[in-house]
Amino acid sequence: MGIILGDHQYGKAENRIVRIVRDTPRHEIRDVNVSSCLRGRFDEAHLTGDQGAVLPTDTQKQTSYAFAKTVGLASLERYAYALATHFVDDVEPVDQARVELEEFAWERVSVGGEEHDFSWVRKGQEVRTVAVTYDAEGTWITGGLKDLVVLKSSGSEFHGFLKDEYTVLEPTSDRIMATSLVAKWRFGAVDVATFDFDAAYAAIKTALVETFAGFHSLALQQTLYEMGKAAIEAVPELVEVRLSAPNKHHFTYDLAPFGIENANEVFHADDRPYGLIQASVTTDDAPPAGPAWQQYSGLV
Ligand SMILES: O=c1[nH]c(=O)c2[nH]c(=O)[nH]c2[nH]1
Repeated sequence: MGIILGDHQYGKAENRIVRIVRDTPRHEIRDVNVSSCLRGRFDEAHLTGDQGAVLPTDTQKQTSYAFAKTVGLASLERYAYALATHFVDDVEPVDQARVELEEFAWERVSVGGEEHDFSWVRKGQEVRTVAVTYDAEGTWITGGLKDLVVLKSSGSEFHGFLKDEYTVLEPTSDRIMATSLVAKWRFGAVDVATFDFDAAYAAIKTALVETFAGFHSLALQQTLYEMGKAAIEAVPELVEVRLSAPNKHHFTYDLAPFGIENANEVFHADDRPYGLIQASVTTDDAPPAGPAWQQYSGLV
């Protein structure tokens, strides 16, 4: 029996970088969690302990902070692309680099109806995600969001499902639907230098949320398909959307023992277990995903 080294990758995970742009009295903030990872000719580091090809993870960290100043974080995707191309093009043993980001959004404080120049409140909603993978073959850019908690108190049904001897679930034509959405999307050919990724993000989020609200659902599965389809229709540069949605069950609480009617007004919000529904939607001419979904930090 022979034993061989398998896939390997390494980098610095979770550099917490806050970039302030303070060229004018009105500052701008970008608050991110950056992970970089290198893939390439690092066999010797594992097999013999020779670290001659290994650019330290500490160097990757220093580069992430340096690029936050020199490249800036005005565009998350362009920052990630600059880092990834630097590692591949300038560091000899590196064949492929992946840079992953989470963004924590801030909202300006309002003082007497006026937006403050340099104070913010953390936005409580979703975390935006970005991943750029680069090698000699090309560039793969994915975006996403997670922890987007949405709930609708009507417009959701679930019935007509398959039954066997263990099925006790009652069909319903009016239930709460709630989830903490994780969405990831893959861009096709876009010009990294000029494409407006922030506008695309806003349009995709709007499409997802408006479809969740507006689409009369017969199942979370159907809602996910409609949401993915709406996102691609809103931003035609997308070639794939992947959605993961825990079905945050809300059970009508039984008030009958107290002689009180409960017409879908009082619910028990259950914690676990939860149905976990996942679906992807692609265009029929989507190019191969390549390494686009090959994760590093597990956060993106
Ligand atoms: O939207 C749903 N999809 C399911 O597959 C399912 N299964 C279940 O018990 N409730 C639900 N709801």
